[in-house]
Amino acid sequence: MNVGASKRFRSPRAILFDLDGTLIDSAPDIAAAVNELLAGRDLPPLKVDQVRAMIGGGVMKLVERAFAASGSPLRGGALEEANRDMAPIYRRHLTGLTRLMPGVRQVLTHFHLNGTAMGVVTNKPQLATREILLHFHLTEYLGAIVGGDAVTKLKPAPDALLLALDQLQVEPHQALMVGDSISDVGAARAAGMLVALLRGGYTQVPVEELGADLVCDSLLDLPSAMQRLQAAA
Ligand SMILES: O=C(O)COP(=O)(O)O
Ligand SMILES: [Mg+2]
Repeated sequence: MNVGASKRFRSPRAILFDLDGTLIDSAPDIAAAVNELLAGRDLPPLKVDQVRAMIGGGVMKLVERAFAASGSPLRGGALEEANRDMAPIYRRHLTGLTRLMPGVRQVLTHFHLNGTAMGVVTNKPQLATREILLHFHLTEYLGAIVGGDAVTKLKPAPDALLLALDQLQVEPHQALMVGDSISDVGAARAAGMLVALLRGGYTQVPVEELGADLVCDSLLDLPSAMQRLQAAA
């Protein structure tokens, strides 16, 4: 990282968090929904580990990847129909098996107390996102919640990040994106934001190889890692 970027870590005015694989471990619920969708078409279930690797590109991508992995790839109208069928199924699997990632409440409280504005920016649909965040009592920390259907282009496009920053009234160069995948890095770069990635999320490519400004073992390490960068700047 260059010195300019280190200095910008000194006190980001806002932090935007990705959801799946960053704040929550939702793969078991998403796999349950995918398997219900596949079962409805007489297709065999996928393993949670397989489904975990399909998360991060939005629901349509997930459905496309799931049918391809089950040996019955879908395209065009058939894919759109399966995507439509997925919506009510997914709404029944939002929180039953989903857990917060380690340290979420502690770290959000830390940033809340030091006056950092926070938002969530995810490729998951808006209503599902809000319901999950309400379930875990996280909405009180968040000044912006932007789901994939709130904008025309999903991450790695910058649209959702810029909308969230607009709602928080913070400029991109004063803000940090925290995520788990290549979509988060691409979106942050396109928005002009710094980006930190967490290990242990949903990514096919090791996070060290994605060109983030900072890589942490978990969310719990983020505040101290940011302080170390500030000290070095
Ligand atoms: O792909 C999704 O639906 C959501 O994934 P994200 O929260 O990591 O953006
Ligand atoms: Mg993610």
